[in-house]
Amino acid sequence: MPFENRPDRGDEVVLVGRSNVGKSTLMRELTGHSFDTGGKPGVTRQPNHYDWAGPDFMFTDLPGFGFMSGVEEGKREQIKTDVVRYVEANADDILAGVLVVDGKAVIDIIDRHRGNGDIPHDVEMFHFLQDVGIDPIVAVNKMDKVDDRDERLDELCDRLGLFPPWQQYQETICPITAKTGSIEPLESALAQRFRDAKRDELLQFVS
Ligand SMILES: Nc1nc2c(ncn2[C@@H]2O[C@H](COP(=O)(O)OP(=O)(O)OP(=O)(O)O)[C@@H](O)[C@H]2O)c(=O)[nH]1
Ligand SMILES: [Mg+2]
Repeated sequence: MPFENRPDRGDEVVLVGRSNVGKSTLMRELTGHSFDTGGKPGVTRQPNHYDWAGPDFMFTDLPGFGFMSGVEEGKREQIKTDVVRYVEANADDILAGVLVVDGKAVIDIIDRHRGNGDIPHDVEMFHFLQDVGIDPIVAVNKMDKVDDRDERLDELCDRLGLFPPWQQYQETICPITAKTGSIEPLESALAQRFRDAKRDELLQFVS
């Protein structure tokens, strides 16, 4: 099992994404607890777990994958494999999978990889979450650096296979600025997921 020492919790929200997109910063804003963050990619090397709102729920901030200066290709691949395995192994307990992307850079990165004939990490992760039965939420972070907001978000939808305009997907596409704590769209999407999960639980109970 990759990433040993996972606390045994029933419900989990995981943050996944390329390195340096702001997962640990977002984790701080969600939990009120601070985690190591940094200007260099590759800061988080082991999951940060944080219990929240009761004994049976946690947030998990996973290590980032993709480019990291000074980290060799094999090691980067290993981190990504570990993240994928972690999500697969715990899919039943994962209430929400939050794919964090850098709103300013994501389109260029996706298009560059596509141009090389690769499947971009972000697109791959989005579909991977769906494949393991986790309806992804995309936290489009660093929106403070984005001028053409609607255009960028429409382009992102297009790259993820969602027909624009992005406003149709407010439970999925959440523009945020974690650094300043503007994460309301994500909090509201998560709250909706929790309500849905509770409803499903109750329905299971009565049926
Ligand atoms: N401009 C801006 N910068 C941000 C925002 N959120 C995070 N950052 C910065 O982005 C850098 C990376 O943040 P982290 O939270 O460490 O990113 P991470 O995704 O956890 O990175 P890894 O652990 O390496 O995968 C830091 O310098 C943050 O201050 C944001 O909303 N806007
Ligand atoms: Mg981190």
